[in-house]
Amino acid sequence: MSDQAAGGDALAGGDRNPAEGDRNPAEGDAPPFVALDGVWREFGGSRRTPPTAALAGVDLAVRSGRSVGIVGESGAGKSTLLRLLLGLDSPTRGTVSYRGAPLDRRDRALMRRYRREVQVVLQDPRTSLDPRMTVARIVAEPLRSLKIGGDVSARVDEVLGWVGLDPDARTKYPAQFSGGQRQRIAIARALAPSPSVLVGDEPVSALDVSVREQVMDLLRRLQSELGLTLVLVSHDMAIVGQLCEETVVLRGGEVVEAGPTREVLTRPTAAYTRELLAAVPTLP
Ligand SMILES: Nc1ncnc2c1ncn2[C@@H]1O[C@H](COP(=O)(O)OP(=O)(O)OP(=O)(O)O)[C@@H](O)[C@H]1O
Repeated sequence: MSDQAAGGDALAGGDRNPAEGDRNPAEGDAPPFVALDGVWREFGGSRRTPPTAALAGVDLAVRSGRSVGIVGESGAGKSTLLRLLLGLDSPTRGTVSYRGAPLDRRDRALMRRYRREVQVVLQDPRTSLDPRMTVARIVAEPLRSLKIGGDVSARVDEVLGWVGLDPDARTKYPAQFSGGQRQRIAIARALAPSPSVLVGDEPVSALDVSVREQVMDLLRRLQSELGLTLVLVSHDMAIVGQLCEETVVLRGGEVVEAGPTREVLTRPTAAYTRELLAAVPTLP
């Protein structure tokens, strides 16, 4: 992995400062991997109607090696934030920075580097994996699209091993696997180009509860063993609570609370966070 595990707080907006004790001195003063400063994303609007703000002044910093969960209900702005984090969209106001410099989407070389470093796992492997492609082709696809050379076949075997799939999976098709195994294939594909950051868009929400635990264990293990940075977007506080060191609560396009997960879970400052927590049957 190009980014080794380092500490530091995944500071986000809101009114809580992550505890200094969470800092790892190894992180030093390195800029966050990705940071949003006063980010707005507005849609539509005309002379008569104001635009809709999907994000309204969001500050967020994702530090290398950390795990950050972004939680919110439907319409909170999670998908909009995710598109910005993936470099698929630009803010209408404010800045997105990548390792301390503005992420300029017109800079093709920069965006190629960024896309190699940031890979995504989507919610539903039934739709995110092409049913006509073998597992080997699926997993190798980002290597091809990002023009990463080397021994592609060996790399496919290696990442399949990391997610607990045998090499004989290579010649099979997604339909020949269970839901959990398909999500493992999607994770292997995301790992193929050696990303620094794995972004999960509800990566376990579509899975059965028993399988969900196994895939969550896998994500946890990958994060610690590969030194990955994990950004998890979810409506489910319990999932974020189990996987992420830092939690950011989004509501109506604004960060209403942010800080170390254990503090957000045990001592929420925002009434909205308390409402979200009350809806979770058993907290981690
Ligand atoms: N392309 C768009 N055009 C107009 N409005 C949009 C667009 N994308 C998002 N919005 C609006 O921005 C707000 C936030 O949407 P977003 O999809 O980011 O929320 P979300 O938290 O991901 O919700 P969900 O969990 O339902 O996907 C919503 O009010 C939505 O209608």
